[in-house]
Amino acid sequence: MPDVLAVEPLTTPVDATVRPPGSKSITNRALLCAALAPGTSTLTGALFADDTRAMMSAVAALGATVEPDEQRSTVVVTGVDPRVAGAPGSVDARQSGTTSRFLLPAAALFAGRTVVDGAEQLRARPFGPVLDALRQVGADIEELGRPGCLPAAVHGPAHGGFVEVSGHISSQFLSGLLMAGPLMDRGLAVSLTSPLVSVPYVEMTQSVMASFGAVVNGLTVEPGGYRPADYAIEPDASAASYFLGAAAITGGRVTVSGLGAGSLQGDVRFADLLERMGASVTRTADSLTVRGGGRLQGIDVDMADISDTAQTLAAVAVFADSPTRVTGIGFIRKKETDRLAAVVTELRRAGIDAVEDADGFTIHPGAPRPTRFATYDDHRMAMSLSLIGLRAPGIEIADPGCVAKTYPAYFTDLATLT
Ligand SMILES: O=C(O)C1=C[C@@H](OP(=O)(O)O)[C@@H](O)[C@H](O)C1
Ligand SMILES: C=C(OP(=O)(O)O)C(=O)O
Repeated sequence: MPDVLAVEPLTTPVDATVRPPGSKSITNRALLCAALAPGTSTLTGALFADDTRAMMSAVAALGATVEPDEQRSTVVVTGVDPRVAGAPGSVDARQSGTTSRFLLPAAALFAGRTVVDGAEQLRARPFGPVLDALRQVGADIEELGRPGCLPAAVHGPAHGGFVEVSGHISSQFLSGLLMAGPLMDRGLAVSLTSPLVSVPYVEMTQSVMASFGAVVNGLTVEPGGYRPADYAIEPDASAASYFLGAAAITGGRVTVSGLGAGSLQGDVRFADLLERMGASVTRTADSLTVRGGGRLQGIDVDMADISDTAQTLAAVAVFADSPTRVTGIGFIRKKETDRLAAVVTELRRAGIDAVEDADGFTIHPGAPRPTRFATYDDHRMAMSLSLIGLRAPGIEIADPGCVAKTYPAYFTDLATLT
């Protein structure tokens, strides 16, 4: 990957059918549930990217056998029983929020000490709520770096029972606890101490757990473990948002195959926002199509449920004919970077009137000038800002390789749009 990538504007509206790689979120849940199920599970349609490789290595460290076949997007996992296996020792979650927040509770199932760490970027993100929750269910925790941060050592086994955790910083703490619940002697009953963000991801957690035989009712998990399963993973809906956004801003058509009406991913609702802006959307059992063409109007929207698509919406909003205001997403300041500051800084660099709010941003439409966008080692900065280059000349993306976190082939796939 070059240090800087120039995006060529499209000369005709996009007209394409795409199938993005597998969902990062579903892949990492399925890998963990399979790793905790006795027997062999086969995951098809899996994502191969830095975040899911982090999870594959992590569950291998837990003692599961992981046989990846990238050509076939398949992973065969043979699970481990934490009640008889030794503690993993150490886990490197790299830059992956899901791997780290899901692994801490899983590591707490093992008798012994596991150190969970990650890249500098991950060490800057919050972990306090899950560390405190694990103490409540019987694990010993050592915070080895800054308080509430990685690296942290977990000593299990955690026995479960009643646990309180906050919901307003990240839903991943709750998802991680729920997924460890079936292996805790007492199961788990979770109570939220603050409003939950990213709600659809918790529903996804409950669904994947149930597919691997766990009994979960709301935030209560029965003891009883997992069963192995053959599990098909949907394409990634957050990744799809870039292609759907491209249809909207070029007045063209994009169909995403494999993302149907029954999708487990909240981010499919990004299409609803494009519809509110004026695009037309067709939903079938197995696909999602967006057609642009008419005028695109700005919208006022709370994106707390689907915040991974907020930067995509910011890029689309540049080409609307009235301002777009996004609220409810103050928590995305603690993702790969401060995403509110980053997206506003970069749009302003291109001459767009963008304003940062405490819990969101406002984008006023405009004509972007030729700009080299900085990407803050945030895959979603790179992918979303590239959309601007499909319409405006002279757009360059610095450090395009950062897309490897969730979508290594993104720029190759973007180049296939006609
Ligand atoms: O559970 C998950 O798979 C995810 C939950 C979301 O995080 P938060 O709950 O921290 O918002 C999302 O941003 C992330 O990309 C994946
Ligand atoms: C926030 C993200 O990832 P994670 O929290 O899993 O690192 C993302 O993919 O946008």
